Amino acid sequence: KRTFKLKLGLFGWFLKGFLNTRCTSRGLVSLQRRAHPPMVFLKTHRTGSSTVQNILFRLGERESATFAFPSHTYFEWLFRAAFVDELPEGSSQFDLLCSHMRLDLREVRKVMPQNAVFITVLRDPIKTFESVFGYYTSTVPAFLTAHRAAAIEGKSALSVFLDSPEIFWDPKEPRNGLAKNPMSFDMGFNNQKWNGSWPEDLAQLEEAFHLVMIAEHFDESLVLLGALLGLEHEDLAYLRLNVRAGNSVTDLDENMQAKVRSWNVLDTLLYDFFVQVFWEKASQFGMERLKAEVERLRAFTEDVRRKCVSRAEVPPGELEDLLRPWQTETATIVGYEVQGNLSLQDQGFCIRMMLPELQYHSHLYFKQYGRDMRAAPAE
Ligand SMILES: Nc1ncnc2c1ncn2[C@@H]1O[C@H](COP(=O)(O)OS(=O)(=O)O)[C@@H](OP(=O)(O)O)[C@H]1O
Repeated sequence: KRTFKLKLGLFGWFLKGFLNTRCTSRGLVSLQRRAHPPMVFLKTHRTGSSTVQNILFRLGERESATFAFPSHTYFEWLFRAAFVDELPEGSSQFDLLCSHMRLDLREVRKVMPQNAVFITVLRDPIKTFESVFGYYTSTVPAFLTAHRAAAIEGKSALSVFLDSPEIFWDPKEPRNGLAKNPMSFDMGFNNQKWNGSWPEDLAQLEEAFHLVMIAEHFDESLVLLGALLGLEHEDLAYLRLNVRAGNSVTDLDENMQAKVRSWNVLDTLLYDFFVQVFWEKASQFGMERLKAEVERLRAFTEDVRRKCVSRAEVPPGELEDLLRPWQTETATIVGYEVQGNLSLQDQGFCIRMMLPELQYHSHLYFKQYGRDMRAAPAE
């Protein structure tokens, strides 16, 4: 994914031309002053984070926000302020950081303004792990070894891994970061085993984050996000991005689910804790009000989808380069086809909503720096 990000820079000019339309369907002038506080979105792995990121990319682009782009998002490393490219000329601060990173709060605070709002998203740990395993099978050594063993035995890679994960998992191998408790890993915690600092780490995280979205309550999360940032339904309308095709998903029976849960017990604690925090925030907002807002958001989003999408769940081979999501060796990621009869302005809006992460990132980077992404320093 990293290497592809760099290569994608070559498409910069192409994307610039294609997306040289306004990013709202309301016809707002693109060089609008920012109306929202600076924001950090910790992009966790396989949790629906690309969908949230797309909402923030659109918002930031519309408001001419200055993005903090970590020049290399080696997910095995804790975030460092030095990873972020320099402030572009004419900007006095970064407004948005919404990339994958392994969180180090102190380092993030060196880059982002004091008043930055912190957001992230968590997903049911069983679904997250199944998705992380299926998507990263060939890049996480522990998964790859299990995958090879399973091929010999003619079994499912995930079930072979779950039967005896410790055989495949070398905790000293840095590329195994996502192999156990991947969400805790993204949060910068010790994800390998419980230690005494966990409750304190969790409390610190709760204090730092203004909102931890929950993928299972995605629309409710968006309503709370909208209230936090003063966003309209148009800002929050979305398409589910980075979705695996049905045949790339492994069904887990109860036995396998229990094994996933026990292998990822820290993620379960993390998730359960923030689900509770989420419902506390929801009840402060008002449950009836939340329900009504969710219904309105869903109705609005449905209209936008009808207007923008001519075909959903499109296999990668049938998508043009601009709209084809990044594929991995073991997972097929489906995408969208845009309606054909749209005005130029609506086309700009709709394409942005279905634009995969890497293409959108490349477009924004080029727009901000007038050049392609810099190559990561040699490892
Ligand atoms: N709105 C919403 N609600 C719930 N779930 C959603 C949503 N949008 C995307 N998804 C699912 O999230 C998975 C992709 O997550 P990410 O985009 O975070 O993946 S990545 O780490 O950036 O590759 C991927 O999960 P799997 O399909 O199970 O792999 C998506 O289907």
